[in-house]
Amino acid sequence: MGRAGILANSTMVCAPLMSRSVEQMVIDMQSAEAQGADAVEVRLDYINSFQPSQDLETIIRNKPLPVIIVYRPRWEGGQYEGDEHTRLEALRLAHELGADYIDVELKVASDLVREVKNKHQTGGKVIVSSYLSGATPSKEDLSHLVASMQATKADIIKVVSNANDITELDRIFHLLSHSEVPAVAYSLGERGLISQLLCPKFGGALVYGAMEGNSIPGLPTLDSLREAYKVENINSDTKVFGLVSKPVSHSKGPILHNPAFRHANFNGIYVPMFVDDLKEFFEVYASPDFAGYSVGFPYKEAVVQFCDEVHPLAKSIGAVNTIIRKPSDGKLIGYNTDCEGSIASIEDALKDQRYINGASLNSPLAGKQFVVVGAGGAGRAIAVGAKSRGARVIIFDIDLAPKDFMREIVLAKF
Ligand SMILES: O=C1C[C@@](O)(C(=O)O)C[C@@H](O)[C@@H]1O
Repeated sequence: MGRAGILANSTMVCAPLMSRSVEQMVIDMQSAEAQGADAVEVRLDYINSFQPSQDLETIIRNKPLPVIIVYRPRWEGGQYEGDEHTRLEALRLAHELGADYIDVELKVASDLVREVKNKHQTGGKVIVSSYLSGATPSKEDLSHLVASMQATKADIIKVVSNANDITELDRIFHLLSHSEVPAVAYSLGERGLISQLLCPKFGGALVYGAMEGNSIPGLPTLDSLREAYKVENINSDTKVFGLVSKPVSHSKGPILHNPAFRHANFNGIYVPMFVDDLKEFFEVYASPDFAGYSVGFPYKEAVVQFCDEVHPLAKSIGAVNTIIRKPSDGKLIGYNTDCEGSIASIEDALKDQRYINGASLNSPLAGKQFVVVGAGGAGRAIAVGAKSRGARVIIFDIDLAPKDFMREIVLAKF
């Protein structure tokens, strides 16, 4: 269920609904509430044979939550193909009937916003939106766009882009934290995900979450926003931690680390970060807000050069999977936890074999033949750990160039 108690932020979690009939829309609004939405976005352009006066009346009468009415035309990425007059009339009517918000595209906004505000004092608000077909514009271009949106007298402005790179999202965070009116801004796609998850940190008015069984490409689910990330707890002081990887969506990290932060009463969030270029990434996200990272495939070795200091074990392995930003000076310190983490769990699983012929050995791995398949960042760490426990290590890989850490390790090519 939605939110209760003292809230850390004023961001609403909103479920976009693309139901095909008004009856289904009413059912979906109820489900969205049950799944933790604070508001629903009703996409009129998806409803078959939409009858404005009758259908809007039904939707607004049955809404269990604040409702945002959207009637998106083809020219802005929606489904509506009819004439503009009919479309705008439906939005006017929605406002008049008491919709909490109507969402109007920037290109047609100025007259409509003025008109509905002068005509009906319903308390309903107007969102002026702009869908950018490509990447996120520069900070300057975005601020011009924001200025033109604010000039329409919108109550809320909304900008959506398609990020080609995670570093673009920094401009979205800048927009959210500098806008003079409440703003919604995010980027779609896997590279855009953190713009949605971190929106409450930067003061965004809405974050969108897809309902169960209704997955929308590039949107987190309502369940993940509420259960894994608990976005209602995020505020401007929340420290951001992320998994730097490519791809990244496979990781169980968010469902492991976020509950652990909460358990320790730590104000942090752990998010997947789809990174294409390590150098640019570390240059752009250099503020103390970005407090640390896990590093996954394929960057565990390449990331070493971006650390200001590297722990001796990580150095000897040649791979870093954990980075902490030192609060005192912002320096990035690289560690390798794959080595001890994996070896300790293997030892734990073998612990009954610690006693061979009554003799106690330091590690159940001592003297064992230990086979590692793959000499990437994780493989290296495990090989070094097994060797340190006295195992006889053999590494198989398709591409084996002997490296320092491999001394005394048998190498074999597939
Ligand atoms: O190997 C793994 C798994 C991981 O890459 C992940 O996908 O969550 C995170 C890394 O820190 C860790 O070393």
